[in-house]
Amino acid sequence: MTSISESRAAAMVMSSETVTGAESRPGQSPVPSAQPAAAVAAALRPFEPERDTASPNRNLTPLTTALDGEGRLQVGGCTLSELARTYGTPLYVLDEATLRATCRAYRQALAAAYPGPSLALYASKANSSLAITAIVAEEGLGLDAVSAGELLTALGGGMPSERIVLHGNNKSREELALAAVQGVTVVVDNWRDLELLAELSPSFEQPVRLMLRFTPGIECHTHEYIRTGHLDSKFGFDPDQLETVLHHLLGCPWAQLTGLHAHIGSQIFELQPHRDLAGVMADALKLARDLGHPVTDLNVGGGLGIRYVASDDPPSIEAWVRTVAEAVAEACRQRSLELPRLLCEPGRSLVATAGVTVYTVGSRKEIPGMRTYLAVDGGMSDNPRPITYQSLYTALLADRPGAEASETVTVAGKHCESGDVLLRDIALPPATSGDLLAVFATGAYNASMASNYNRIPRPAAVLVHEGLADLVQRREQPEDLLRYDVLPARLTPVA
Ligand SMILES: Cc1ncc(COP(=O)(O)O)c(C=O)c1O
Ligand SMILES: N[C@@H](CCCC[NH3+])C(=O)O
Repeated sequence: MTSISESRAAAMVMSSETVTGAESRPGQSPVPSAQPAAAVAAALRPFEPERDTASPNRNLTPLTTALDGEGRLQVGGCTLSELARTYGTPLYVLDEATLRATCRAYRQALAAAYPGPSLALYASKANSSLAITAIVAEEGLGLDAVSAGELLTALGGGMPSERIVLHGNNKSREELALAAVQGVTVVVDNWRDLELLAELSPSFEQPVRLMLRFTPGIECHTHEYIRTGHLDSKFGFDPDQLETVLHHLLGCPWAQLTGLHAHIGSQIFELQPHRDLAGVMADALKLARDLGHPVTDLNVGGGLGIRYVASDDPPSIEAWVRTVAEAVAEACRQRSLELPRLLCEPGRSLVATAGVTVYTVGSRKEIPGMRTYLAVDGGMSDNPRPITYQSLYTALLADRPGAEASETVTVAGKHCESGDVLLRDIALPPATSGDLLAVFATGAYNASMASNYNRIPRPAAVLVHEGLADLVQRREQPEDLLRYDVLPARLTPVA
């Protein structure tokens, strides 16, 4: 867990910063335009020992995190408690500057480290929305979708179809038809994909672009639920089948094999597995080209980890990209292969740190000699990661980040589930009903994995930038949850 006493010290320094006001809109605070960046960075240092503006994934908080004139937490120039007042809680807050900075970090690192063409594709499973798509598209990235829903969101958000790939280990006929009609590249995961595509092929106006996904047989250290590169995985062709599939595709005139894909897992801090992957993929590339497939793309997946708690120390985007790029270039050189276009698919490292969730504290239960529970107005339905992967998070009181963190509390959600705990045994200032809690690094795999467990509506999401806040996802209402229920006439209560 983060040392809150350290963050408190930082907060105290930051609260003395002067905040000069530009115009404000309802629910927003003045833009802290005169806040000296160096002073803020210095003030944050104890909280974020290695604050890294070039690689947001190495920080706990969004790049624009600051304190307003009253010592309250601000992100994107907006005071979190003001946002909570305007939009309610739980509230997902997404910092545009941090998201754009990560997009640029990937692009710049690829351009600097890889001698051939390259493209980073945003793995939209991390957080799929029209607004995020629009930003990512504008920043020149592509996108990885895994369902018709993510694909439609990508297209609706303005992502050019030639920069989209469709993944999935059990794609439906409809999903494949949509991809083909839209000119999206299909990442073939298994024989069923090929059967369905062959059935659909008479309707294709031109050959559909395909990538072939295989399991590279590479293990990495991350939670077993988010490992995908090992042989016992549901994703992709077994490497032993690769040659057979490649032969098969030579007889499919409706298909144009453009690339190969592998992904080893998520929230990975090691670089060596990515280095090893390059060799395995270069072998596959050689095999494909030797068989006559003019494969141009090598897609190495995503997986770079982020800092959730102070003790996490992930590699920078630059280091990850350089490792991958150099390993691919070297593996190709050793095999005398012309350089492919290098694709990667970052999800978490692109969007997680940009996100903060704001909750309102409700009930408080003190069990003498045991534990104090603070319950918030969300929980496992808006952030299922702690209950699913025992993930750790960092939190501060939104309006009193500088107060003395004199209590150890466990932050629980409001669901009927004992395991619905968001943060266990964290140090916080004494908090009571009505206080606002900001949980950091929730931009990835929170909104996108949210559920309606206990029929709790999903939170709203706002995009913040330079003092402006835009609603990008409306809050679900309890009535919305009844929209798909059907009460058969024979069960309808008689009035
Ligand atoms: C195929 C594929 N690509 C990309 C990603 C994104 O991974 P991450 O969010 O760890 O960057 C995933 C998720 O693990 C994935 O399954
Ligand atoms: N959902 C996982 C990551 C899985 C990535 C998709 N293959 C998480 O929250 O960490």
